[in-house]
Amino acid sequence: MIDLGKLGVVTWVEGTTVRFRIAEGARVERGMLAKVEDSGRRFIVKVVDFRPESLLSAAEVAVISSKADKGERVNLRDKDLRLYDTAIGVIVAQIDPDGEAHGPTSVPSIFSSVEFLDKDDLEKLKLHTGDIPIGYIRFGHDQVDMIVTLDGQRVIPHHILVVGGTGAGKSNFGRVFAASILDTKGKYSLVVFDCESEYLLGSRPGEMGLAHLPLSEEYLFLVTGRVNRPGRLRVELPELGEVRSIPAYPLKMDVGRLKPHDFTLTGEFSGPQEELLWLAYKNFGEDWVYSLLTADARSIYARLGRLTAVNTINVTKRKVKHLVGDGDIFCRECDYDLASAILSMVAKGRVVLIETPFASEGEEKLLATVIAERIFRSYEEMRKKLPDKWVTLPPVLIMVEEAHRYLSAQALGGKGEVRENIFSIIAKRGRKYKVGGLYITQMPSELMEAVVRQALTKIVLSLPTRPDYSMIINHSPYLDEAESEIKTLDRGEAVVVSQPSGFRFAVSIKVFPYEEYCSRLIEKHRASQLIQKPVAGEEA
Ligand SMILES: Nc1ncnc2c1ncn2[C@@H]1O[C@H](COP(=O)(O)OP(=O)(O)OP(=O)(O)O)[C@@H](O)[C@H]1O
Repeated sequence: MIDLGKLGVVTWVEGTTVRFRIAEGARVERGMLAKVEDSGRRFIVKVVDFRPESLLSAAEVAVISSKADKGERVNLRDKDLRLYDTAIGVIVAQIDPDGEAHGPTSVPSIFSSVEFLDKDDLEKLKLHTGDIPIGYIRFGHDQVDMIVTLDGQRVIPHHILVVGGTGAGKSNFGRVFAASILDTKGKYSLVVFDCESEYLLGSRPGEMGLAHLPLSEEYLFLVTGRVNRPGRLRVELPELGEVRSIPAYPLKMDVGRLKPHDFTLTGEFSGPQEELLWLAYKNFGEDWVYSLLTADARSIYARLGRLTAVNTINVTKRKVKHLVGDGDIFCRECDYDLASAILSMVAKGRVVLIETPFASEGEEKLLATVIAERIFRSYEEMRKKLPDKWVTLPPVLIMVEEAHRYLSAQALGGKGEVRENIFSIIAKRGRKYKVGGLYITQMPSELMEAVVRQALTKIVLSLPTRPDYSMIINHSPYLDEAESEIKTLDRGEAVVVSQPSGFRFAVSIKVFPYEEYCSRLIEKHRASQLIQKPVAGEEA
């Protein structure tokens, strides 16, 4: 928690950089916020680094360090005048006497006093006024009792990028974010592809998932191999002594419902291969995928009027087989219209959780493409043809884990022909239609620069490697000074930039640990139920 008191004295100001001498005994942490008061103006300063100030000669340093090494007592004359610590900070905001916070337009005088930031000042920065809570403000490694939120309406269409090394807390963030969206009760939609099956119940015994939230009975839509027909899945939660009944749909999609663009938008096919897909679709009717897969290349060649090279047919068959898999998900004559079912739930503001623990890489890619394409196209058409109806649709965010698999230069065709896929299209054009991407990756250096730039909200968890953090720093505002902090983040700690949420600087946060956050939401729900239910004996 914040101690009230003095942190130091300003010794230098240049541009928006402030250097201050750290007061004796004061604890200053990288990433913490402090305030400098000067002539009625209040400057908010974010500490980004440290530098010792030494007026000792080289000979004095040699003598003193040698003594210290031998464990001898070191008595330094006028120590506080000749050797002290300074902190380097960036002025991130200025609060006028009327209490309004804005970007800095002036600087504090030298020798102004630097002090702890109290809760009142923190509130003026309006980091807590959005509707999607994600964590607490953090000073160094200490969390402060003040929540940080994103503004969903503006953040979602402008995409979110979540980056972090192995074990940095990406999945925990994903669950927290999904829980916050669920808690908006239909204001926004989110589509999650969960290849590890860790969102519904957590990944280990003792963890919690979305099923633990009572609102999951109404606002979660589960697509899963755990059910055989559309209905509800009964989930027992012994740790809560409760049972949930969650809307569920089988993880099945009739292959006859697929169209050539479902394949081409995976970005896997060359121009001639795309032409073949369309030709097959026109000639073979609803059974076109099955015909492509089962007929031999020579007979397809003949049936398609010898318009496509046999080699192209063979390669295309192989790629289609890779994407469609062995029929577990993309089944023949099973009549499941998964994409339509999901679209109708997205239009109602649901969190759609698609569990794919046993899907192959190809099946996962095709499934994600079909669903993202259907949502994007439907939102786009709605905006163009029925704008009054489009206005009522909830903004939707499509979560893509391992985003570098879809959005790297390599995935988009390498140095040759650019092959757009549905996610690169959403990254470029989704904003207009309220369709955003939530891109999660541990390898941001692989992403296309444009994708990093266009994601206006970034959650930067611990990222140890230089190419990765450089990519983020180079393409985001406010992160120029954040390198040292990003390198020293612990798990669950993050630096957040979000212009759409009104943040004017890189905010240091501690993401809620999911289990703690989930328990809080459960308590909140129980309390709201108690208020709604009349007490026994009272008139309804
Ligand atoms: N905000 C947090 N507070 C406390 N613990 C956390 C937080 N975030 C993550 N952890 C813990 O850190 C560990 C790794 O978290 P998580 O699985 O979310 O990381 P990840 O980045 O998704 O890892 P991977 O790259 O292996 O998928 C987990 O044990 C989790 O409980």
